[in-house]
Amino acid sequence: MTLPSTPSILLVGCGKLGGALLDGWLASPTPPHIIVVDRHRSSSDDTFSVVRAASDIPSTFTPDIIVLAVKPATAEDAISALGESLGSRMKKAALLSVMAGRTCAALSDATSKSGATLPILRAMPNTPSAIGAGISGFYASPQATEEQTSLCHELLFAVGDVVRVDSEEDLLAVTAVSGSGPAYVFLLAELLEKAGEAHGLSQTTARRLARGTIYGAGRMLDDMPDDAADLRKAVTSPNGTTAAALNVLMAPDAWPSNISKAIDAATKRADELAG
Ligand SMILES: NC(=O)C1=CN([C@@H]2O[C@H](COP(=O)(O)OP(=O)(O)OC[C@H]3O[C@@H](n4cnc5c(N)ncnc54)[C@H](O)[C@@H]3O)[C@@H](O)[C@H]2O)C=CC1
Ligand SMILES: O=C(O)[C@@H]1CCC=N1
Repeated sequence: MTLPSTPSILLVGCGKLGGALLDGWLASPTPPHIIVVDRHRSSSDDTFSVVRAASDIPSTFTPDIIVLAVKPATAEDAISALGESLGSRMKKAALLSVMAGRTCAALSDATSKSGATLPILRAMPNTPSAIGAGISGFYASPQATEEQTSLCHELLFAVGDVVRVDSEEDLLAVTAVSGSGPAYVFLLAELLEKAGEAHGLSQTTARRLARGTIYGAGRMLDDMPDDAADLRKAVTSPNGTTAAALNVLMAPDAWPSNISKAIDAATKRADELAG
C-alpha cells in the first residue's frame, strides 16, 4: 500500500513487531524516511538507516512520528534516552506506541519527564504486518492533531487493515484478540500438522495440508460476507466426519470455554502490563 507523503519516522525497537512494521513500510512504493534505533539490528540500506543508541541519532533528523516498539518494561528508559538525544526536536513529534499495556497517561508522563509532552497515539498491530496482511487496533488521544492521527493511521494502513477504537480501554481486548491472535492460529497449524503425522502422513504432507487449510479458510473469511458459523455449517455433513470432530471441539468444556479463558487471560495480562 502507498503512503501519501514521505514522513520522517523514528522507529525505536526493531525486534519481531518493529521489524514487521519496518518490512511493511519498506515495501510501500513511497516508503517513509526512517531511522531505526536498536542495538540488535545492524543491516540497513538506501531507504533507512540504523543507529545503535538514541545518542547516535543524527542531529539533522527531526522525526514527525516516534514509533515505540520496545518491550513495555523498557519504555521509560527508551523515552528518557530519546529526550536526551533529541532535545527540542522531540517537541515536533507525536509518539505512536505499539506496546501492549502502557497507557497514554503513563507514556505522556514519561515524555514530560524527558522534557517534552508529546501527543500519544497507541496501536496494537500484529506480525502479519510484515507481509502487508496485519490488522491494527488504533487509538488517538485527544492531544493528537488530525494530521498526526491521519499520518499514524496511514502508517498502520500501509501494513494492513486498521480498526480505530474510541476508547483506550478497548485496546486491552484488541491485544488479546488480534495482537496475540496470530499465535493462536500458528498453534492450530502446529497441532493439525502433528495430528496428521500421528495418523501416518509424512511431515511434509501434513504441514502442507494444515497450512493450506488455514490459508484457504482465511481467504474465505476475508472474501465472503457469510458468518463464520455459516461457513462452518457448510462443511459439516449430518453425522459426517466434521460433525465427529466438532463434537469434540465444541463441547462446552473444550474450545468455547478454552478460547474464552485464553482471551480473558490475555486481556488481564495486557492490563497488568500497563503497570
Ligand atoms: N510480537 C508481536 O506479535 C507483537 C508485539 N507487540 C508489542 O511490541 C513491542 C515489542 O515486542 P517484540 O517486537 O515482540 O519484542 P522484541 O524483543 O522482539 O523487540 C524489542 C526490540 O527492542 C530493542 N530495544 C530494547 N530496548 C531498547 C532501547 N532502549 N532503544 C532501542 N531499542 C531497544 C531490542 O533490542 C529488540 O530488538 C512490545 O511492547 C509488545 O507488546 C505488539 C503487537 C504484536
Ligand atoms: O505477547 C505480547 O505481550 C505481545 C503483545 C501482543 C503480541 N505480542
